[in-house]
Amino acid sequence: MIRINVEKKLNAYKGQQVLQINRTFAGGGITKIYGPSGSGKTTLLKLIASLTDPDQGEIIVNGLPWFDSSRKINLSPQKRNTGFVFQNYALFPNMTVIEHLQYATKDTEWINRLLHLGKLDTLATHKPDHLSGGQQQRLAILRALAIKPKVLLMDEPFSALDSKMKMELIGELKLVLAELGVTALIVSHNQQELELFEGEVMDFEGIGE
Ligand SMILES: Nc1ncnc2c1ncn2[C@@H]1O[C@H](COP(=O)(O)OP(=O)(O)OP(=O)(O)O)[C@@H](O)[C@H]1O
Repeated sequence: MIRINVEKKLNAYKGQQVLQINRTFAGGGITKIYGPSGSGKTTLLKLIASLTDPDQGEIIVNGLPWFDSSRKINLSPQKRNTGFVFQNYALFPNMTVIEHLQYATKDTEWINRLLHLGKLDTLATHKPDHLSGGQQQRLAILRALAIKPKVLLMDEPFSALDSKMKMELIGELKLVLAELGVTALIVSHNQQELELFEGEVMDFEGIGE
């Protein structure tokens, strides 16, 4: 379970605004997060992963404080060990597909399963600039799963995939998420895209643009 109750000042188009988030996400479940552009959805994921810090408040995950401004607790991204799928993929240009996964885990059986899941087995020795946008996006998803995270944060993870690939991938992904008992937060502009996932819906209001 993720309990988040934080405040963070953001520099929005209209000027400085305070993003307030007070929400509990069920453990081992999927939450689909929809909301307007610029409302702070990416920031919510980054706050959980410790890629940005709240100004104040607390983030408790499975009973453990990850962030608590009153007790000056702030676990590093490494200690939180979340899987993160970035909107722009954030792949390593000099690493091949398989090296991205080997960087995250030594478990070759798991790596092979992921390559198969993402239909990248035959592209294992390719670097990102030799992959299509959809293949890069699948690699970003596989890399996030490679560490077998307990918390998976996905920012528009299917935006570059055609509908057939999306359906197949989501089918496989659901099995893996259930197997790992992951608590997953998935941000998307497109509600239809996430219909195949059963889970709670969060209509993210955040800040206005
Ligand atoms: N570290 C930061 N410090 C201050 N302001 C920030 C920071 N990161 C983002 N912002 C601002 O916060 C607002 C929300 O950004 P964010 O990327 O979280 O929105 P979003 O809902 O994910 O948008 P989109 O759907 O367009 O990706 C934007 O106006 C952005 O400029």
